[in-house]
Amino acid sequence: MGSQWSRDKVYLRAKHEGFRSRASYKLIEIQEKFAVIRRDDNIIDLGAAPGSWLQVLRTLTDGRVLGIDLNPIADIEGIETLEGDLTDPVVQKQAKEMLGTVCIVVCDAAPKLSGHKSYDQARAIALGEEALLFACNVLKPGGNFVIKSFQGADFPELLAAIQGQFYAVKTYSTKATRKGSTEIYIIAKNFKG
Ligand SMILES: C[S@@+](CC[C@H](N)C(=O)[O-])C[C@H]1O[C@@H](n2cnc3c(N)ncnc32)[C@H](O)[C@@H]1O
Repeated sequence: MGSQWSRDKVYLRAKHEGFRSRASYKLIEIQEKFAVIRRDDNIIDLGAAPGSWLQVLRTLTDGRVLGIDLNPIADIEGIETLEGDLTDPVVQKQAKEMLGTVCIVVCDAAPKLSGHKSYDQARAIALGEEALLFACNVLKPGGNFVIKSFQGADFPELLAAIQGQFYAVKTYSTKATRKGSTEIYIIAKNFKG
């Protein structure tokens, strides 16, 4: 009951502060701890709907910010959006045509859950691998990548793949993550290119 109460409090705080979802606090926390984003960075946000990370990103950089999602994202001033699948090469090409190479890719994408834990975890890792390919395709050398993942059987493989592409990689469970969740963020800095 205690955790339900605190979940509701976080949700209400997000609404009160004008964020579209509680996910906003996860990105704020990651930025405070790891200083991933700099003032002039151009940024691509994968799996960006409904848009609370985009709202936070708009306050963190004066650069261009592009949000991509399967679902439409309601307008946010100063934010560009693309409706499509991050695994689709056409979408990746469009994103590159719009912004060129960028300094930051963030990814909070998650597939729809089926309820079968190991199947869902495998799909989430597969999506993470696709997001890594996307990031490697659009990042400048020295760029940073933040991605949500889920701990489980295939997680070490994804982590190792990211470690192969970036000089500094850490994992972090945010305080805003629900208790008991396997959700974990990978903070990858300094893309080898
Ligand atoms: C947890 S939500 C993201 C919340 C977002 N960070 C925010 O702050 O509003 C996960 C999103 O990933 C998106 N998604 C899942 N698979 C995707 C894919 N293949 N391509 C693009 N978006 C995807 C879903 O549509 C969903 O909107």
